[in-house]
Amino acid sequence: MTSVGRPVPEVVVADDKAALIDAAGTRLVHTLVTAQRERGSASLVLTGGSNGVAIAEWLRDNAASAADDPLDWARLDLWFGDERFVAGDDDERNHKQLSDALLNHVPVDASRVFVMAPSDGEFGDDIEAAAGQYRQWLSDAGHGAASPAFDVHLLGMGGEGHINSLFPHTPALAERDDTVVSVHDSPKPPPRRITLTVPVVCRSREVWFLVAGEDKAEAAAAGITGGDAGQWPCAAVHGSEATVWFLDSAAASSLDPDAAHPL
Ligand SMILES: O=C1O[C@H](COP(=O)(O)O)[C@@H](O)[C@H](O)[C@H]1O
Repeated sequence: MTSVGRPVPEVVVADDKAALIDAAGTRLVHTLVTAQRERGSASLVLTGGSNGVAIAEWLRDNAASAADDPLDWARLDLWFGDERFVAGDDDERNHKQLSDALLNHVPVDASRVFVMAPSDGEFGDDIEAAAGQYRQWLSDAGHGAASPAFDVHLLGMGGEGHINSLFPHTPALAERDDTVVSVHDSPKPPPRRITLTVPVVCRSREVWFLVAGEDKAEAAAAGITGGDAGQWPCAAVHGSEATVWFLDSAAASSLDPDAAHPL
């Protein structure tokens, strides 16, 4: 732990993306099973993007055999780090992609899956009302705080360092009071999104980055070494107990070799 309460990041380097997902998936099941044993239930924030979908598929295929105790899907709260504000059946929806990859295949308790409303949902095209519902759910689950202390918050990352829908030099990234905000002009399409904010991510016990590819190496190095948080959103967040970077060797290529622990 550093002097400002930010854990020193743990860096795990795998040969390739498949090994990265296997390492993160195995550890994720152990972490969630341990949380269920110690606290009765577990909470996980899912992420979209290539690696978010890949680990969801891994959980679908391997969660039953990855730990001595099975993961109890019915005692798992599932949240989303961000969502694209488009129609519910749009392929761009993180919820649709993660349902296809995981949620439609395992016995989750639907009342414990917290989905950000789509643009044709109960609030129609009112993105602020959709964000407001999520803000309320986070508060309800926060036991007096504005949001829960998630057991694990998964994060994918863009090549410019964005996480969730928090992009460099944007008001959403700078937000420190609100828990959920709408984004109207995302640099990466689609433009309208809903996202958890930095303080919510940082209340998580553990924050895990899943990053593959050489195009993300510079951002990964900036995040791990504490780069400017306005320019590199990944550098703005950490867990309260642990921050873990799962990288493939290409994404680790800009790191000092001493900072990385090969699998
Ligand atoms: O737009 C988004 O991108 C990030 C990273 O996606 P990737 O495809 O480059 O891995 C993702 O984590 C986020 O949820 C998503 O909305």
